[in-house]
Amino acid sequence: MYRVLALNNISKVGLSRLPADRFQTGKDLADPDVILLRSADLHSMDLPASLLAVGRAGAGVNNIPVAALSARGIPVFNTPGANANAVKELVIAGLLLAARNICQAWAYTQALEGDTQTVEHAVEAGKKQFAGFELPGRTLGVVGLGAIGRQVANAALALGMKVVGYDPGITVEGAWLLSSQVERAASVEAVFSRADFITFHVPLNDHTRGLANADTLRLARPGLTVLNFARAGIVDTDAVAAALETGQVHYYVSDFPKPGLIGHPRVIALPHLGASTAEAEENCAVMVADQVRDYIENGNITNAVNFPWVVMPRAEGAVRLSVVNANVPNMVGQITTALAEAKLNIVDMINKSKGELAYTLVDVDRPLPAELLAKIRAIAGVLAVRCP
Ligand SMILES: NC(=O)C1=CN([C@@H]2O[C@H](COP(=O)(O)OP(=O)(O)OC[C@H]3O[C@@H](n4cnc5c(N)ncnc54)[C@H](O)[C@@H]3O)[C@@H](O)[C@H]2O)C=CC1
Ligand SMILES: O=C(O)CCC(=O)C(=O)O
Repeated sequence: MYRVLALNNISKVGLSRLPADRFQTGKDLADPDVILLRSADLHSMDLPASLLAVGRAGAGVNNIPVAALSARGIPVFNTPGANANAVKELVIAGLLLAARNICQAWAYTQALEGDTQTVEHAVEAGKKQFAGFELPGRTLGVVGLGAIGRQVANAALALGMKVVGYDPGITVEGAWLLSSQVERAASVEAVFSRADFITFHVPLNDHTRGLANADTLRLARPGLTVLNFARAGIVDTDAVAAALETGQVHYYVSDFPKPGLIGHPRVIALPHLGASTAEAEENCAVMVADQVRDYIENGNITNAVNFPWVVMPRAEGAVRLSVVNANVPNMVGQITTALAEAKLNIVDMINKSKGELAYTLVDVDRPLPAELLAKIRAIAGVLAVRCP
């Protein structure tokens, strides 16, 4: 029985993909084989020795110590694109909330008191302070054109906006899914200099931390609206606070509120709601559960941020060996030599690498004796060995 610790609310539909006769799931399990999570902070947790896999029901993995898990040969799965539509919808809502001063106007109306005539009078007298502007013809800058960014870009074009995008790592598949009307910028600075609105859809890392800062905000047209549905650290909020005061920034719309900005009339702060729809939660949970199950039961790797994509159909009647090792020369040679010396015949095999890790699946004609597994485990550079 595999033990699956769910650290956050993972949709039941997803958890039901793990058959109860083989997977025990719970929020308080000791010695888990698998940890499933959403935004829980794994950096602050002791990682149990029993751990075989981590599954993030979502996109961002900045809450997970990926390097430490890689060093132990543990894959970290995520669910690319599974919540992208949900985030896109909230970003589009953010554009409209800001352009039409909807939050301020709503607060004004909610505070109205008196009889019908008094309220009607206050409605007509007060509305001019909330007059906004329309989106067609305005320019949206999109930094990061992955699963979310490209959906936002395409939707903004459909609303009549001009879109300029920047993503040095855009994939060929991603580029095909992006409208050809999106203009390509050569740098983040170039996006700032063109944008009336700028939205970030990048992972948080050392290259993206503080992308919106005093210097880049200064490049923008006065009255810029900044949308941050990526991560708090992408935006320097002190710089945004200062730019809100000068009018350089008109609105800041963020899924990651910071104390200094909450309550500001031109800050729309949401409690990390981007992926909080029934559909996105279910999509993410189903995808991550299927990926983790295939890894646990077959050793196959789909959508692991730190492992190569490795899927091999099981050879009939064969026994499977999976080996995670450092991506250095002669590892496959040493593994296959050990199998040959034990007189095991290889039926099928696949080996792929990603960054500093390599991963090998081998189907052999007979069960591997414990001493052979120990011998493979002892090869310098081997990080994890299993017979899934
Ligand atoms: N508010 C929320 O609830 C949610 C927030 N997110 C955040 O949004 C981020 C993006 O999510 P997805 O679009 O699904 O990920 P993705 O991996 O599909 O796309 C990220 C894109 O950013 C690009 N990128 C990386 N560094 C860049 C840089 N320095 N400049 C420009 N582009 C760069 C990559 O090449 C990639 O195309 C996640 O990492 C997460 O932090 C994701 C889902 C929900
Ligand atoms: O699970 C959530 O609600 C957060 C989603 C998110 O931030 C992500 O997928 O990166």
